[in-house]
Amino acid sequence: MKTFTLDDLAALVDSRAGQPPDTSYTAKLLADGPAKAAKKLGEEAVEAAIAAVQGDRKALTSEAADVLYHLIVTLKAVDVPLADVMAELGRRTAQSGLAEKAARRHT
Ligand SMILES: N=c1c2ncn([C@@H]3O[C@H](COP(=O)(O)OP(=O)(O)OP(=O)(O)O)[C@@H](O)[C@H]3O)c2ncn1[C@@H]1O[C@H](COP(=O)(O)O)[C@@H](O)[C@H]1O
Repeated sequence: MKTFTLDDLAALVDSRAGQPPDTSYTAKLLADGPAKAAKKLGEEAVEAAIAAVQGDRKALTSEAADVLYHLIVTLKAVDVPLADVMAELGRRTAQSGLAEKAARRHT
């Protein structure tokens, strides 16, 4: 089976935009607006963090999937392309996180 990617998920989310809300959970979230998607993202992130602290690997795997799905929906709701996020991550590979943190202290 082909590996499922975040690009695949973003394409799926794109395909649901504008569909009738009673036919798709994604369409319903998008119809409800960015605040609803962002609220769900926050809830799922907290649930993932709790699973991580508890060392519950199975729950963390499931909650992490929820976080990524709701992040992609939130990006769509605010019209931020996933490609822009990936480009930002790509730019950050130019320096280590520690170097970036140290540089921030001097600005
Ligand atoms: N990956 C996901 C995904 N992850 C989580 N969820 C939904 O996110 C919701 C989160 O669970 P909660 O219990 O917190 O939510 P809830 O109480 O049902 O929701 P609210 O009433 O709070 O909004 C559940 O309804 C999950 O089904 C997802 N819904 C859809 N997808 C993907 O999107 C595709 C398209 O789905 P539809 O848009 O429904 O066609 C699916 O085939 C999946 O690939």
